[in-house]
Amino acid sequence: MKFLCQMQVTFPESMSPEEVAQKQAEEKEYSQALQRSGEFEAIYRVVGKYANVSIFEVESNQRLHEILSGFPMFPYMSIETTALATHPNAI
Ligand SMILES: O=C(O)C[C@H]1C=CC(=O)O1
Repeated sequence: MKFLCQMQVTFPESMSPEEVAQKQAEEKEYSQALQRSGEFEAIYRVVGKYANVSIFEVESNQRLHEILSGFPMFPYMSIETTALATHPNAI
């Protein structure tokens, strides 16, 4: 099952630069492990925003929820998820 996820990150102003840097390092490790596993197919930065557009290939809605809620930055992200199907005109 393929999904498009749009994630917007907002850290609280009370977080120190060191705490933000720590979260970003944890996020990178978690994210890259998923990309290596094949479940996280692509991630793009949205120009001009602390946001991304990502593509996941997972076995179930439950698995996608596990992945998303496992992101170290999950408490600071707003996520919109769209289920994708093959387009009949795709070549
Ligand atoms: O857009 C971000 O920086 C947050 C984030 C979510 C997954 C990932 O690798 O980074």
